[in-house]
Amino acid sequence: MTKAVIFDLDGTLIDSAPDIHAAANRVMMRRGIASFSLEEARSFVGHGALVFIERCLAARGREAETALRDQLLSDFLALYESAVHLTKLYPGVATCLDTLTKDAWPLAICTNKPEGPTQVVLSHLGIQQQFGVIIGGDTTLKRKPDPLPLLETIARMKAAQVVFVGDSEVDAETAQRAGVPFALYTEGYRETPVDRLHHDAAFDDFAALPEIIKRLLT
Ligand SMILES: O=C(O)COP(=O)(O)O
Ligand SMILES: [Mg+2]
Repeated sequence: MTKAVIFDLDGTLIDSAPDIHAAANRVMMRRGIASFSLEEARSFVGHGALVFIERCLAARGREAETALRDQLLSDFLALYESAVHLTKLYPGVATCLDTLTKDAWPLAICTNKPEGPTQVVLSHLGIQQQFGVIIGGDTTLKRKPDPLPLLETIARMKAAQVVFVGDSEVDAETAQRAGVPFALYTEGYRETPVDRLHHDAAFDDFAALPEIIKRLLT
């Protein structure tokens, strides 16, 4: 019976908000829209690129402008694959992934980031080969918190039992709706207090994750 580990990406394995922020401000500036702070941009991440742009526009009171939204989205997506230079792995991630791989856990990614930029940033950080399956926000017909992308990840891994590791409200809901145990990384982009968010385990240091996975997958 195959047991596997599935990771969210933004705010879980990588701190990508600085790149998303910089790319967003470049496209906003071109259209004469006032720029965003890093904290604002980070708070808009989680539901994929379209919702990110919609949230930017809503923050400027321009959510009704759908043609502008479409232009901004297409400008943003054009920059997204090269937006990797400010992105870093969270502390302990590389060692943790090596440990899990050494322990023969199959690993996968289930993110709302589009698949193209996901592949590019994983390869830029040298960890792409660790993941047998990579599902992005545009890989299936739905995005998290719909359970479909997580269930598709599980199906492609042919896994009987998995743990999902994520940082956000979206991930907690996705895990719950898919009926999958959830490990919450508390140092990502979450806004809800930890005790108000569904989780089976919580951790703030990746050194703790291999033991948590063993416990949740017995
Ligand atoms: O790109 C996003 O909006 C969120 O990506 P995540 O699912 O990896 O957190
Ligand atoms: Mg995330």
